[in-house]
Amino acid sequence: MNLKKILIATKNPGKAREFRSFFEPRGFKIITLNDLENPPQIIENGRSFTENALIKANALTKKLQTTTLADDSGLMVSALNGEPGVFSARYAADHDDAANNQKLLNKLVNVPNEKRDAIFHTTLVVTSPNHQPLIVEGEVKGYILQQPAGHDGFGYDPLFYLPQFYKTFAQMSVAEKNQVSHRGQAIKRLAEKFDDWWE
Ligand SMILES: O=P(O)(O)OP(=O)(O)OP(=O)(O)OC[C@H]1O[C@@H](n2cnc3c(O)ncnc32)[C@H](O)[C@@H]1O
Ligand SMILES: [Mg+2]
Repeated sequence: MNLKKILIATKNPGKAREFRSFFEPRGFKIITLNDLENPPQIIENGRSFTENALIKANALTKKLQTTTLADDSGLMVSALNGEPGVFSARYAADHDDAANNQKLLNKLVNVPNEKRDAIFHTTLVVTSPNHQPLIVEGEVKGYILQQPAGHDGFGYDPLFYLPQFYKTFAQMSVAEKNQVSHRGQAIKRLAEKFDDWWE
């Protein structure tokens, strides 16, 4: 993590924005796979969020011999027995947010509001050439709306509603989302544990 620079094994600009919002005010610079000239090809074929996050972080640590942070996240809908889970990025079609959201709405078409509860999960993994991986998690409970609301955020944000805020994630600023989200909670845990792990 090179004191002031954090390399994140993600291609997702929405995630990068949330990491920047937390770390840049604390004096860190965020670099992602999109900033590398020859990023490694990473196949996320793990069976769990942790396996996938380890695959992503290890790919960069191996290639560049450097400390790397990876994020693997997903939505688990109770009425669908935890779907889409680790398949969240390719539920209907690979990284097609509109199609993935529409598939979710179609699957829940007859499910009443009170049974549309879901959990958003993030696992963060930090790897480095000479440490055991540091693994933290964050989760938040919400409800899947019957139609999208809001234009900020990414992925499933327009459908993920938090009753205590009367808003979806797509109706929150990045800072607001980080206060409550799965990723925000995981980042806070990481920040608490990082110094001890690094020693
Ligand atoms: O390069 P990486 O980091 O793997 O980026 P990704 O978009 O492929 O991310 P994941 O593998 O973790 O897959 C998670 C899926 O869930 C979506 N997702 C993750 N975090 C989200 C969040 O905070 N809000 C809404 N959707 C989210 C995301 O768009 C993906 O479709
Ligand atoms: Mg991915």
